[in-house]
Amino acid sequence: MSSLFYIIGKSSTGKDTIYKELCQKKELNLRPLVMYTTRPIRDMEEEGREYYFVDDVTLKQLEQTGKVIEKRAYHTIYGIWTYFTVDDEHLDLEKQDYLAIGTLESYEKIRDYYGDQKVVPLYIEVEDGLRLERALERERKQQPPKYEEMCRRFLADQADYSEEKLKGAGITQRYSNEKDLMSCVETLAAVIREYGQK
Ligand SMILES: Nc1ncnc2c1ncn2[C@@H]1O[C@H](COP(=O)(O)OP(=O)(O)OP(=O)(O)O)[C@@H](O)[C@H]1O
Repeated sequence: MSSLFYIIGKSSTGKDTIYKELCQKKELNLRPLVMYTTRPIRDMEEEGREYYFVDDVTLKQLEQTGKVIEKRAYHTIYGIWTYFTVDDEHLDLEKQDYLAIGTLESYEKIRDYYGDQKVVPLYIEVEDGLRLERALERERKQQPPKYEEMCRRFLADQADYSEEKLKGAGITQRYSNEKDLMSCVETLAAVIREYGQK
């Protein structure tokens, strides 16, 4: 049975990094489910790799065609950034495993859309102090660094991923990315292989 493996976790827990590593493991045969966003592209990002970067007009057009499965808007200091998943026919969950990154809220919507037999949450966790250090280190490399937005996200995460919300979403399994990246990646790869044998 094929699955959609859905990576979630607070900001700077390593979701993007883990996603790229898992995609590179050819034997896992995971196809990326690329979400859409209206936020500006960051240095080092590529159109269609991390996200499809679109404007608000395109989002509205997609919504009018009924193709938006879930969307989430963030009120940032730069304006509203919307992240959303589109039923754009790249997705055939009968034949193929997929890997995606999203939020707890988008996970619940996608799980409700495709069913909990099909959607497997991979919740990544890093201790807050270490996570903030990693976020700051990453932000310093951006031109220009957006420290206010980084802080806003850090605080918003505490509410978005409260213990109550995790419980409500049925998240029971947690995967730590506090130590070396590859041990976390290997743990997740083992989980994915196990599902492939079901
Ligand atoms: N195991 C690890 N050890 C040290 N640094 C790590 C580890 N995993 C990821 N990082 C670093 O932490 C930073 C945050 O990682 P990444 O951008 O992948 O997080 P993210 O969860 O996708 O963040 P966001 O949700 O904010 O986009 C990056 O600079 C990345 O290189």
